Amino acid sequence: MLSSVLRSGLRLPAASFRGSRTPLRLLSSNGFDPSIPDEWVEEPDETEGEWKGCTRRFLAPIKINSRGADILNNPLFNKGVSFKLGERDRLRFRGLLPPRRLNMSLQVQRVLEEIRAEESMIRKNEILEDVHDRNETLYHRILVDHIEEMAPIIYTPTVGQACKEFAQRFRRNRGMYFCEEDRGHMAAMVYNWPQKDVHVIVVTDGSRILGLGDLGANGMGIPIGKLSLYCAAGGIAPHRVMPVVLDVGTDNKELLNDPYYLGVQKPRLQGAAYYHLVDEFIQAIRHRWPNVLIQFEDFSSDKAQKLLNKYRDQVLCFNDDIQGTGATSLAGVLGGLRAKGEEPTALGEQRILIAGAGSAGIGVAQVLYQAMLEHGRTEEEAKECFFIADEKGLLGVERSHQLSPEQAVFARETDGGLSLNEIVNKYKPTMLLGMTAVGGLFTEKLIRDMAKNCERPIIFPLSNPTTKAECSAEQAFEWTDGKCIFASGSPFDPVEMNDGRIFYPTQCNNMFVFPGIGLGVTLCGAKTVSDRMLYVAAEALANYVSEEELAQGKVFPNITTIRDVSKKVAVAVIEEAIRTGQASKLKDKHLVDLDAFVAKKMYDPVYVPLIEKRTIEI
Ligand SMILES: NC(=O)C1=CN([C@@H]2O[C@H](COP(=O)(O)OP(=O)(O)OC[C@H]3O[C@@H](n4cnc5c(N)ncnc54)[C@H](O)[C@@H]3O)[C@@H](O)[C@H]2O)C=CC1
Ligand SMILES: CC(=O)C(=O)O
Ligand SMILES: [Mg+2]
Repeated sequence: MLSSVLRSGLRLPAASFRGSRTPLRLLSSNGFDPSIPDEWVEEPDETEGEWKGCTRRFLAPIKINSRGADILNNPLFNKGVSFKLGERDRLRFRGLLPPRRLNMSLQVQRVLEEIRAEESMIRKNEILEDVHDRNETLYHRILVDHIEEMAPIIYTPTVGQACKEFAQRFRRNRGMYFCEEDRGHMAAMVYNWPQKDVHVIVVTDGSRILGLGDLGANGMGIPIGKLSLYCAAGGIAPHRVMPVVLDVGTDNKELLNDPYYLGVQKPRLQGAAYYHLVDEFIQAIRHRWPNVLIQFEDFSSDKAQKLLNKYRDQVLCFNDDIQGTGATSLAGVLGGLRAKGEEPTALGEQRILIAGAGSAGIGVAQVLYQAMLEHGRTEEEAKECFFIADEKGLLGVERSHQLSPEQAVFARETDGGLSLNEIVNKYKPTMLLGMTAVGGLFTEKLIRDMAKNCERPIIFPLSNPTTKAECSAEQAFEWTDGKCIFASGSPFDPVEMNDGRIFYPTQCNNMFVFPGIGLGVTLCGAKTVSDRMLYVAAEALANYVSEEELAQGKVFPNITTIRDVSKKVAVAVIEEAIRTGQASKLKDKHLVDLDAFVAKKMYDPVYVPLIEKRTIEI
């Protein structure tokens, strides 16, 4: 139509073209001008043309089943005041929004201003989660473009407080809950979930939320936070993720007596009843979504390893605290060796003191141990490198009957029961890794002694949230006179020493691997997550760190690069799946340029035109 008008030589007013600043006047017969100035509704749209130097590709419309106000109430489709007038008409909610349209960058700006005006981290979290509940595209755009600022708000440390106050702050549903009452119904219940194509589930039973212990159903904050990172950092689309709490009760007395607590107020299920419930959940999930990835998160150690052992070869799953933390820590340790000018093979010559023998501590030990075997060490040589201690001291063989099989592997023949200080003084470890959830456990004496015995000790207090970190960045740098190689589970600011030197702590957190692992296995159609996949994920992460970063003591990349890191991790995982014949979904054309394939598949939060399905079908 437009082209035929142009061909006929008629000249349209400039205002009929998008972006023009001249209002198109439509005078009615009584002289009333019914039009509104063009610029009120036609803010230039940054989703077309350029966004931060990248040309947007053609955006195919999404056909949706709903119309009218339902769309405004659906956070997956809602664009708030960014809906264009034509779209408001087309989808039948014209008049339900204020007339002025803001483009996405103005919406982002407005939320940023609101967040930055707030002092309290939990209020910032609330503001962002309100956006999450209203408009997922905007929420994820903010995360993608401002991840360094936003990660501590939606993830550790603030997510810890968000979980503790989950019931008090509860606004609206997000995720699914399964409890004992649901036994026998789960296969039907999973069909209540409104999205038909779920790719990733993060599930917790709330028994060990970060280092905060049993938070019961309040633990839902963790799957929500992890899945936000899956979308923003791992490029999984938000309609493809599902947070889950298996509400098996709680042994937390405060919650059992809290009138506002929203979970089951009974002691935790134990024994067969517990495992049957988990099993029914897994079967129900896989009945509806046979290829879904299940990430076990924050299960107490007594259950975590057993569940992993039971399902790891049957189901596409992994345990983030055991395996994700293991892979991430391996990357950090390899980075630390590189920073010291040592080869990766030097891993097998280290003396590694791990404080904490739970899921994370043993998971890290297992992955480091496997890496040593990869580098040619024998099992005996590799085991000799480890000194693992819990609150009763160094794990020794005399306690084998009390230890899990996974812990028993690392029990020492001699010196069982030595304290951390005694181990440091006797064995002079080169690394001290903390996964105890005991804030401040690494004392000044312990760290000074580490530095006395080792020129550049690797010190990783990995417990979360910040209050549970075994030491702070400032303490570690000060007590080692800036010599240590430091990374922590929760973020710390750079440290300026009295002499003006500045040290940059980096974050050793499984967020650097789980989004990429999830992206990789779901894209290629893997049936299980293998140990080798975790190993190559660790390598990809370690290789991402540049020589310049290492020279500054940074053993992990800056979080601003996390999307690219996830892409590299995903590519490495897919290559491993191809090598072992697990990449069932990939076609030859995808193999030509795996990097480009993965990049193209990653969710990019932009507003996509919406059209009503029924309109098309008529
Ligand atoms: N940075 C990261 O990516 C990750 C960090 N973590 C953090 O690691 C911590 C531990 O997690 P899990 O292993 O799952 O918990 P867990 O409760 O299973 O393990 C804690 C371990 O610390 C030991 N412990 C307690 N007090 C101690 C003391 N005074 N001295 C030495 N050992 C002591 C316990 O006996 C237990 O073995 C949590 O704070 C968690 O947030 C966990 C996963 C990932
Ligand atoms: C980071 C994490 O998974 C944890 O602290 O449990
Ligand atoms: Mg965790």
